[in-house]
Amino acid sequence: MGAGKSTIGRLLAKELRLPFKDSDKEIEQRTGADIPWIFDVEGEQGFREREQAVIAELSQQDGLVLATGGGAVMRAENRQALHAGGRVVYLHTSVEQQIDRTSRDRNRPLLRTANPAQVLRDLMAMRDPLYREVADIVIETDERPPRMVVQEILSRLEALSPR
Ligand SMILES: Nc1ncnc2c1ncn2[C@@H]1O[C@H](COP(=O)(O)OP(=O)(O)O)[C@@H](O)[C@H]1O
Ligand SMILES: O=C(O)C1=C[C@@H](OP(=O)(O)O)[C@@H](O)[C@H](O)C1
Ligand SMILES: [Mg+2]
Repeated sequence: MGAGKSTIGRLLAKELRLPFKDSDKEIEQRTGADIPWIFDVEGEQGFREREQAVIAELSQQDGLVLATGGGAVMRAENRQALHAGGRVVYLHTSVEQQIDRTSRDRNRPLLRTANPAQVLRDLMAMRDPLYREVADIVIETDERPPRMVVQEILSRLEALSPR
């Protein structure tokens, strides 16, 4: 959360002249409800089922940039679908930057707690090894504006040998 997946995914898609999809936005469009509302009504489990279905579908489509939510990596099915579907970029961000970048909006239900910094630290400890497992490329986003991150992704993608 706050790594810049939604922001950078959109910019990257523009550079690559490809369509952009964001699994959170896709879930919101399909349900007509926002993410916090889905968490309230269906619980995190319900949200995760919807997320898995969207990722399974979109990761099979050719020629698009897909941003997932930060928790998608927790399910092995999602990791497999993403790995099989294309190149995976992990936008690495320090917890300090995550705190800063997520402090302004309230649309992340997991951070609507008394101590969001502790939640982000705990999630990072659990998730970082999984992001690294699934990623073809790891990009550092701290102290780098989105446009610079996009340029680095483009050059790192070019340097990858074809699968
Ligand atoms: N590299 C960056 N440097 C500074 N701010 C950023 C960067 N990437 C994203 N942001 C800002 O952080 C906030 C969260 O970004 P977002 O794209 O929603 O992250 P994610 O989808 O990974 O949760 C947004 O306000 C965005 O403008
Ligand atoms: O990390 C997570 O578990 C989540 C991240 C969110 O997306 P972003 O990573 O785009 O903020 C969104 O999918 C949901 O609030 C859960
Ligand atoms: Mg996002």
